[in-house]
Amino acid sequence: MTYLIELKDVNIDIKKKQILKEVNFKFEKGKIYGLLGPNGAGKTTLLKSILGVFKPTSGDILFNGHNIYRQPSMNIMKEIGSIIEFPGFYANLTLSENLALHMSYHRIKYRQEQIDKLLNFVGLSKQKDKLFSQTSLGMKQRMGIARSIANDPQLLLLDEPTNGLDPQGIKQVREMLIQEVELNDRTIIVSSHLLNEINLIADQLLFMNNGEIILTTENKEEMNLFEIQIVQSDEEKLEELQRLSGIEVIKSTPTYLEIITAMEEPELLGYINNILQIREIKCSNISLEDLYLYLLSESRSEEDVQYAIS
Ligand SMILES: Nc1ncnc2c1ncn2[C@@H]1O[C@H](COP(=O)(O)OP(=O)(O)OP(=O)(O)O)[C@@H](O)[C@H]1O
Repeated sequence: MTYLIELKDVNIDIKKKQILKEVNFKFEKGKIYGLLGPNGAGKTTLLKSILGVFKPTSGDILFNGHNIYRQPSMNIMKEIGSIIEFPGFYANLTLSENLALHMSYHRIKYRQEQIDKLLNFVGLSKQKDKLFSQTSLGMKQRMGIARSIANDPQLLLLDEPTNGLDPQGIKQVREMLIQEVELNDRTIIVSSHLLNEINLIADQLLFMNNGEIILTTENKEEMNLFEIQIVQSDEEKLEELQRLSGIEVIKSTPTYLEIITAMEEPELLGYINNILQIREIKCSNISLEDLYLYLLSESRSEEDVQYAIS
């Protein structure tokens, strides 16, 4: 299977500081991915690395199988629309003129009808002749979305696109993004601090902290947390366990494991009984929100959420 985007062992250092650490992930076409994490987790840096702004210090980023830094191509960049940091527009041009300028600048052939259609899609038809400087924050965000899809890209990278919007605006953006995937088969990677908001649209969630993806999950409601006492194990076996899909090892010592999964106990045991000898297993439900807080909790040392044997 060719993935739209593949991140392979991506590390990014900026000014001698490690900002992204060993990031590995494959993004499929036609899905919405939610990137979650606190301030400074590395979400924007991850989006910028896919956009071609931050070259990995080591590792590779592939777009449709092409390495975007080793085989750079304008054609790849044309396939990516983005809102990263505040979208810049010309204050003294109207919304319609701003989009026309964007199209010309990117050598996109267009007719006024297309601009009208874009403005209509983001709910700005009535404001099309307003100067950009005279629009509200919500309107500016919508203009960002209009511009990001103007060149009909395969991939949208959106950094907190609902920042500053009221609840109605947030709902509208949500609906627009779902429509973009359903009607135009785009892939969207959207970052946010807000689990509940992103949970409403994302097919898959990526939790980040300290430059690492600490958990990925498709399940959008409750997960099972397994606390497992094991007969003394070794690093190799635990690595094998971590490679199983649908299982996240969130804590491990040679005799104890914590695993998060959507699987029920018999299914999980079917996988891990082949690898480890279990003494005792306990299961409890955990909401994604509690899991997120648990992983980010300052009371837990970073080593606790590392995947290696301590
Ligand atoms: N150009 C840069 N120069 C130096 N440090 C940077 C630069 N860009 C990002 N960083 C640092 O990288 C880390 C990750 O920042 P990033 O913006 O990716 O986090 P984030 O998860 O998007 O945070 P937020 O939710 O606050 O937007 C932070 O510690 C930040 O200070």
